[in-house]
Amino acid sequence: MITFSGVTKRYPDGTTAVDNLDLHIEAESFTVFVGPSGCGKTTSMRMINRMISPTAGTVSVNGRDIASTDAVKLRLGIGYVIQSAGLLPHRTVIDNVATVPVLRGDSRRAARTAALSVLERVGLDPALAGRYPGQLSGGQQQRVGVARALAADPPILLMDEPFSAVDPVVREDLQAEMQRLQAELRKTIVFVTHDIDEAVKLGDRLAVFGPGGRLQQYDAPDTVLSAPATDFVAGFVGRDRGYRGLSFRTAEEISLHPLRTATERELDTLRLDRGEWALVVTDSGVPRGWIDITGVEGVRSGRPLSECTAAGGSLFPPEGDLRQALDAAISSPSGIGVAVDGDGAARGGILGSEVIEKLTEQRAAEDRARNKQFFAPTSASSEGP
Ligand SMILES: Nc1ncnc2c1ncn2[C@@H]1O[C@H](COP(=O)(O)OP(=O)(O)OP(=O)(O)O)[C@@H](O)[C@H]1O
Repeated sequence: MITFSGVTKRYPDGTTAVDNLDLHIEAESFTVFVGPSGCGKTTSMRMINRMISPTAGTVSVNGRDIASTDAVKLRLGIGYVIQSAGLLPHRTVIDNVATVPVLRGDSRRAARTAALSVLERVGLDPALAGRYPGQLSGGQQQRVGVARALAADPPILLMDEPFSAVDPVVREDLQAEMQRLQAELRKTIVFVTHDIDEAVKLGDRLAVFGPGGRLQQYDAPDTVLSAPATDFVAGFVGRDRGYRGLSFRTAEEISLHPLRTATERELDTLRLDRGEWALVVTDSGVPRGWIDITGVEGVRSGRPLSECTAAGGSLFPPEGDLRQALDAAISSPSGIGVAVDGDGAARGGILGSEVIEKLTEQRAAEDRARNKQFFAPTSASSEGP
């Protein structure tokens, strides 16, 4: 259904985001692009609806090279869901969902009827149809985002980290809803996530991406877990699955590093070297996104801040669990997970490797306590040299 043949994407600054990708996605399958931040998952996905065009190679849908397909027509057949739901704030829920059917030429009335039925399908109370997006919870907004993508009944659905901004309980509900919907609708779904658990739960097939935008493995989830094709895949899946205890351990003992932060005003004087990142914050310290030197130069040349920051990087509460802390670090373009207090202000940062160290320490202490019961006491202190 969707085929990448020798696809490479190189950005003008020389970054190779995707390197020689060959991949065939079957119709009606649920394919998950998974891997750490910055390994080309989003770029690959956006080449399917021509939001990004390849530097080399071809992407075809139903056997046709999409470079020679009309982009507007192509996108009418492809629903697209993003992390922040991307709803139009000044339109009601029902009008947000009716947008695509109207664009396709349906009458307003028919589009609204279709919108109501798809809202119900994604588990939203029809009583919410007249509200504005700002009057909904994050989880409800995501459901509206999914409903909007499905409203024109496209055969293909692209979903870019759609659930990563909602809390873990709501996230599980949304995942379950997605599984139910897919059993009913049988769309061809491509889903991007950095979370191997989410990938394993939802995917029929996982495409694991690694550094330099290289595809490392494309297999069923259990094969990826039991027979990782490369050391990179083994490390990536092992990091999460080997450490099942992550969700049960508190992040409270982690000592946070001070973050390099800057408000939008301070970007004028901010100095960054290549490869370094700063967290852009509001005056009250709430994160707005990560920025590197290319982004800083963009802002200075007058581009809007939102176009110059990388939004990736989920946040975690300092009193949360190690799993949330690790998740935040893995999904962050800088590799740093950000702890935020109850008001949403950044309190400090942590690296993924430090979360693992903390886990190992806690485990070792527990093992020592337990082993005392089984091992004979050592008499080393009473023996001479
Ligand atoms: N417009 C751009 N110009 C230059 N480099 C870019 C651009 N967009 C993305 N990149 C770079 O391309 C690489 C792949 O980015 P991409 O967003 O596809 O990765 P990803 O795996 O989806 O990561 P994330 O989960 O953080 O979104 C990264 O190194 C990124 O910094």
